[in-house]
Amino acid sequence: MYKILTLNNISVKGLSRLPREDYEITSEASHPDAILLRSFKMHDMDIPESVAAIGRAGAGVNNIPVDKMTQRGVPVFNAPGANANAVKELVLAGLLLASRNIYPAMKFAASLEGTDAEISAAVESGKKNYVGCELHSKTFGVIGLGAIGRRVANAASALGMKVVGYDPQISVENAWRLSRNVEQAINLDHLFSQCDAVSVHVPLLDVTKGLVNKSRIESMNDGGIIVNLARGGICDDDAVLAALDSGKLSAYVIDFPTAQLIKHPKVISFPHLGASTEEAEENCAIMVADQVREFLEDGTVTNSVNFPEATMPRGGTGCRVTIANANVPNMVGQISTILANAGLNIADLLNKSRGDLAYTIIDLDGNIEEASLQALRKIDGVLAVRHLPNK
Ligand SMILES: NC(=O)c1ccc[n+]([C@@H]2O[C@H](COP(=O)([O-])OP(=O)(O)OC[C@H]3O[C@@H](n4cnc5c(N)ncnc54)[C@H](O)[C@@H]3O)[C@@H](O)[C@H]2O)c1
Ligand SMILES: O=C(O)CC[C@@H](O)C(=O)O
Repeated sequence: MYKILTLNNISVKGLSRLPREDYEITSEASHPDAILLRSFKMHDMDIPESVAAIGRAGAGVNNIPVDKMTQRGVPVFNAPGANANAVKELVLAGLLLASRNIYPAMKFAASLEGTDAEISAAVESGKKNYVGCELHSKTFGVIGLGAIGRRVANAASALGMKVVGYDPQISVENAWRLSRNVEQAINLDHLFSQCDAVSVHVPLLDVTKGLVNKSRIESMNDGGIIVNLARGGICDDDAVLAALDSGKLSAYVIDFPTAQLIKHPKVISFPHLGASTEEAEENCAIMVADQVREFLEDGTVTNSVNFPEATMPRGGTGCRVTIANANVPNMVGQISTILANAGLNIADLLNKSRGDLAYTIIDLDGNIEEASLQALRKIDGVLAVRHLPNK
């Protein structure tokens, strides 16, 4: 029986991919085999040694100590693209809310009192305070053209915006799927200097902290809009607030409100709602539950942020052993020597690496004894060894 610890609400459709006869799913397990979570901040958590995998039902993994897990030989999985359409739609909503003053206008309309004739008169005289501007023909910068950014760029282009994108590490797949109307900015300064609105879609990393800063905002067209549904910290909030006060910016759309931001009348705050659609929650949960299950049962690695992709059909007449280790010479040699000394024949072997980490899947003709597993664990540089009996 595998124990799965959940740290957030995970869609039932995802959890149903883990059959109850083999999986116990609980929010309180003390020795879980795997953890499933969304935005729970794991950095200060004492992660049990029993944990063999972590599944993030979403895109961003800044709430997970990925490096620490890599050093323990534990893969962290996420759900790339599974919530991208939901975020794209909220970005468009944010742009429209900002450009058409929809929220204050709605508050005004809701505040009206009197007869129908009086309300109608107040509407016609009050609406001049909420005149907006159209998105069509405005220049829109999209930073990060990954699963979300490229969808946002394409959708904005379809609305008639002139779209400028920046992503020096764009994947081939996202480049293929990007509208040919999206122009490429040479660098971030080049992007900001031509834009009426900018939306960020990059992960929160040391290099992306404060990416939207004072000088870049100052170079934008007057009355600009910043949209940040990526992560708090990517924009320098002090610089954004100063620009809202001066009129340089007209609105800041943010999915990560802070005490400072929510007080400002030109800040449009959402409660981390980007991925909160039934569809996105289900997509993420299904994707990550399948990936964690395949890893627990077969050692297969799909969509890990710290492990190489690794898939090998089951072979051999015995069990499967998986080994995560430092990516240094002679590891496979030492592993096969231990198996040979135990009289075990290797039926199939897959060895993949990613940066400093290597991962090996070995199918054996025969079953491995605990003593040999211990010998594998003692090899200098081995981080994790798992024994997966034949199904
Ligand atoms: N508000 C929400 O609910 C919500 C939901 C999903 C994702 N997110 C956030 O959005 C981020 C992006 O999600 P995604 O699914 O598009 O991820 P993704 O990995 O598909 O795309 C990220 C893109 O950013 C690019 N990038 C990285 N550093 C960059 C830099 N310095 N300059 C320009 N481009 C850079 C990458 O090359 C990649 O193409 C996530 O990391 C997460 O923080 C928020
Ligand atoms: O789980 C959520 O609701 C948010 C997920 C989002 O922040 C992500 O990075 O995918």
